[in-house]
Amino acid sequence: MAAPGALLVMGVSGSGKSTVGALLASQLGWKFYDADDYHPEENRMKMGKGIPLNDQDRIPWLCNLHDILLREVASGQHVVLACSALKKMYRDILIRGKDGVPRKCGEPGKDEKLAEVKLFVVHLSGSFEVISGRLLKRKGHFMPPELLQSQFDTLEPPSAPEIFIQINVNKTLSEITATIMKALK
Ligand SMILES: Nc1ncnc2c1ncn2[C@@H]1O[C@H](COP(=O)(O)OP(=O)(O)O)[C@@H](O)[C@H]1O
Ligand SMILES: O=C(O)[C@H](O)[C@@H](O)[C@H](O)[C@H](O)COP(=O)(O)O
Repeated sequence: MAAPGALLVMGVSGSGKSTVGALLASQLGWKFYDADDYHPEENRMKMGKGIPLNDQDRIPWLCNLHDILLREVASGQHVVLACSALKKMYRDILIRGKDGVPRKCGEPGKDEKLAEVKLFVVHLSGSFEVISGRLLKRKGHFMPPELLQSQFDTLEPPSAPEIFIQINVNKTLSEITATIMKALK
């Protein structure tokens, strides 16, 4: 396939988004964004206390990420974004902004002619057992493993007409990145 403007690596917490996303971006020579770095302090504190985020918490965060993607893609920059993007609606916001209207989320009415982001989705999927095992071993991260069940409950795996591939997290990192590189050709 022709290279998309942006490649989203999505999945529940601990599925490997940050690890795979960073590796892939360096292999492709694309810019890497980790959506975790863009959570407002309130969201981090909420998750840190073991409370799952809701739509209201996530929408402004996703809008900000949409604006970043649009700006990068409009300037010709290819981007890898690691982001949970658990629901179809969240991925739609990354592509089109909040109301499905191709404009800047924070500035209604401005830049209305901007195109939507062409997004290729990589879903890292795996069993609760494998992923919780990895989260329990991961150190120094604000996301508590207890929130994993709510992530699975919220997850809406991508489906047509979304442009996506799904890869099992049981594969090695090099198998995962090789599969993605092949899909991009
Ligand atoms: N394919 C893989 N095989 C083995 N370990 C992995 C794999 N992908 C990620 N990990 C490990 O699992 C943990 C969670 O990965 P991470 O990238 O932080 O996930 P996420 O960003 O989705 O929360 C990390 O300790 C990482 O090193
Ligand atoms: O939408 C959400 O609930 C959060 O984005 C969540 O899915 C994300 O996973 C956290 O930011 C923790 O970060 P890790 O995914 O790196 O564990």
